[in-house]
Amino acid sequence: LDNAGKTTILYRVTMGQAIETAPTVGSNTEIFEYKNLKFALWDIGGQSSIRSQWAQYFIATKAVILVVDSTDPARLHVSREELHRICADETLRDALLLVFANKQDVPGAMTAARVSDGLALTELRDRQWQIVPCSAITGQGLFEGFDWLVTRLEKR
Ligand SMILES: Nc1nc2c(ncn2[C@@H]2O[C@H](COP(=O)(O)OP(=O)(O)OP(=O)(O)O)[C@@H](O)[C@H]2O)c(=O)[nH]1
Ligand SMILES: [Mg+2]
Repeated sequence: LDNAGKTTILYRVTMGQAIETAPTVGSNTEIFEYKNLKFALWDIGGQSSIRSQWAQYFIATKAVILVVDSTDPARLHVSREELHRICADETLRDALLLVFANKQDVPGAMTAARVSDGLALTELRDRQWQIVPCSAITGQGLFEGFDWLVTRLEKR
C-alpha cells in the first residue's frame, strides 16, 4: 500500500542510503546487482487509485516483494486483500513472495508474526513465501530478505 516504504527501500538497497521520497505515481526502476544476480527492481505506487495498474507489471515477474507498514495495523486487512488478489492472478503463478514487515525502527511496530497473521500468509496455496522484519531507515533486515530471494532463485 501507499506509505509502506517501497521507494525508500528501493533507494536504500541500490544507493545505500535513506532518501526523502514523495508518493509514487507510476513506477521507479533500478538495477540491483547482488550475489551474482542482477535484479530489475520495479517499485510501483501503492495508492488505491492506481492499484489497478499493478497487473501491467506482472509479466515475467520472478518475485513479488510486498512491503507492509508495520506501524499501520488499521490497514493490514487492506494489504491482505490486495495480496490475495494479486496472488490469484495466473500470471504470477510461479512468482516468489517476499514480505517485508517494514518500519521496525518505530517503537510499537507490529512484529513479523503479527503481520504474517494479518496477511493470512499460511492460507496462500502453492506459493513459496518468506516474511522478514526490516527498516528502510536503518537498513536492518533488507539484505536478509534479498538473501532469501537469491537462494530461491538460484534453485530455479
Ligand atoms: N520510521 C520509518 N519510516 C519509514 C521507513 N520506510 C519508509 N518510511 C517513511 O514512510 C514514508 C513513505 O515511504 P515511501 O518509501 O515513499 O513509501 P511508498 O511505499 O513508496 O509509498 P507509495 O509510493 O505512495 O506507494 C516516508 O516518509 C518514509 O520516510 C522505515 O523503515 N521506518
Ligand atoms: Mg513510492
